[in-house]
Amino acid sequence: MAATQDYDAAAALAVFHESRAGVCGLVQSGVNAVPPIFLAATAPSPQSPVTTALSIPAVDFSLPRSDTVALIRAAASSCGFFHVINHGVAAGVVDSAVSAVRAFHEQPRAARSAFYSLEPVGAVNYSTIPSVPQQGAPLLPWRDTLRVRFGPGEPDLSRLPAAFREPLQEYQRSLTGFGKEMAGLLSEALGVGTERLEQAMQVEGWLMACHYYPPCPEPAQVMGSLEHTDPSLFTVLAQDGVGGLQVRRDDGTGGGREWVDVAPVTGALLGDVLKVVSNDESQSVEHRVVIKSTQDARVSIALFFNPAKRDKSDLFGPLPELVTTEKPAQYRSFTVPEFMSSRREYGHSRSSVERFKVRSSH
Ligand SMILES: O=C(O)CCC(=O)C(=O)O
Ligand SMILES: [Fe+2]
Repeated sequence: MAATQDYDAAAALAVFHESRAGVCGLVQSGVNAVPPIFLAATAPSPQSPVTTALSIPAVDFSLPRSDTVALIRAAASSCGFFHVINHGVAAGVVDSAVSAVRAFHEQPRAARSAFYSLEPVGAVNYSTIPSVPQQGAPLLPWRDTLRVRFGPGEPDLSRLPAAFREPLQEYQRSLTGFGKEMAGLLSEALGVGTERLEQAMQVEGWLMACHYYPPCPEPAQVMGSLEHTDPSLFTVLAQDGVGGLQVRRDDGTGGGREWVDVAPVTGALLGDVLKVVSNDESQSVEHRVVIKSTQDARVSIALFFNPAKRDKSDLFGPLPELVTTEKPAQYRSFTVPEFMSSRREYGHSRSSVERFKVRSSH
């Protein structure tokens, strides 16, 4: 019985990917019920209680540097997420990039399907990225993604028509300085000197995930993105006004961790690599995306700032300065390829980084 169900799901999945038109293609073809490959097998209500009482930190980058550092330190140790105020990237540049992403996903299906590939080879590819199989979780998110690799090195983006490529390139270029600034401020927040993270990591492994969350006839039945942490050092997230991102944070009273709706403005998500090198001084934020609308598609752009050092000999672990007798190294060292393959195998939840934890002997 289970085998038959598995077979059916596998066949349905294959048909879906062969359409090369993404979730957007389904919606364009007029589906009015969610196909089973998008449904969770067990039914924990994905949009279950969300509190709006907990606030999300905001960091103003135009404050005196020591104030910005203090705000980042507080946000990093508590939440792992903050809104970014005065990031210095022109609003027009962000808006043009968001519009270009919308235009890519809404172009005629034959044009976008030329980019459809489940293998993230090359610098540009488009697909509905399947979830890592997890018991009870849906096989697919209600989301299509255009992935553009900007570094390390100078990838060839010429396959992408100029109308999409240029606004995305301009946005990425505008964020290069901001990324360096963030790495410096995070370093200072950790008390290890401005250049330390950049020296250790070479934060030039830019990957841009340009997401499109189509409207859904039954939004409460699907997930735009399952709960996960990002593998990056940090991620900058731009989005349109639709909303749907939620982060999990402590309620501050020891009462547990709750999902909090995030206002749709630019934010920074701190990732697992930072959690490891900071020896747990910085938290990686658990987050997910719910679908809010039966009418409006949501667009977001996640720019992951990853280490460019990714050879087999490039080991990452807690920075020695942050390891003390009172706080020994919490993680063993590992390479970026090792970390990525562990995520592919075991999923993207918080536990993927926990696998590298050093177990205390007492
Ligand atoms: O679309 C969003 O708001 C979040 C995307 C995200 O979490 C990711 O790309 O890792
Ligand atoms: Fe994420």
